[in-house]
Amino acid sequence: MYYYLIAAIIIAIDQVTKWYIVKNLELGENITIIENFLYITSHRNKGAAWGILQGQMWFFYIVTAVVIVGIIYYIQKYTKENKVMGVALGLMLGGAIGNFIDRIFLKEVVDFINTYIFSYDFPIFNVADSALCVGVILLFIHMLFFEGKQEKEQA
Ligand SMILES: CCC[C@@H]1OC(=O)[C@@H](C)C[C@H](C)CCCCC(=O)CCC[C@@H](CC)/C=C/C=C(\COC)CC[C@@H](O)[C@@H](O)C[C@H](O)CNC1=O
Repeated sequence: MYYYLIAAIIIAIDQVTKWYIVKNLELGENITIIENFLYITSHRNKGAAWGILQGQMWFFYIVTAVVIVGIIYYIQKYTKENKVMGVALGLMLGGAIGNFIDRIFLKEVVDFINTYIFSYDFPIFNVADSALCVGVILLFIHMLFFEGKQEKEQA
């Protein structure tokens, strides 16, 4: 069950980075890492991705709780043989809990990774969001490729 260890590491990195940003940067303060590509900007988001549903904390608590329970159920049930699935779920679990902690204690999420992807000002995000996205992408790759392979083997 070391997938929970992956989640715990993500939560630790997420919370430490957020704590550092809150402690050392003014809101809106900007640090250039790579000109025109990567900045550290202290930002807060009371909503979800792209700032949707601002302030709807109860909705976020319920959805996040469902997401967390669902991931734990899948880890218990499906990751005996699927390592890729386990890593993906571990990443998503860590990300979901990381943002959950912010929403419970701060009533908003601390964001600081500000990238300009192909000069599009992508929404400012954090380590928890990155882990969630990597986990979601890994899960899709696993379902697309590995499921098909298993079916062929069983066929
Ligand atoms: C990553 C999910 C967002 C994360 O969901 C969570 O916490 C989960 C566990 C709980 C939510 C209440 C439920 C999911 C809502 C789904 C959603 O929103 C559509 C997602 C699309 C996604 C494809 C996977 C794109 C990516 C976006 C971004 C991430 O780019 C790396 C931009 C992040 C910035 O807007 C940043 O301000 C967000 C802020 O940090 C709060 N974060 C959240 O709400």
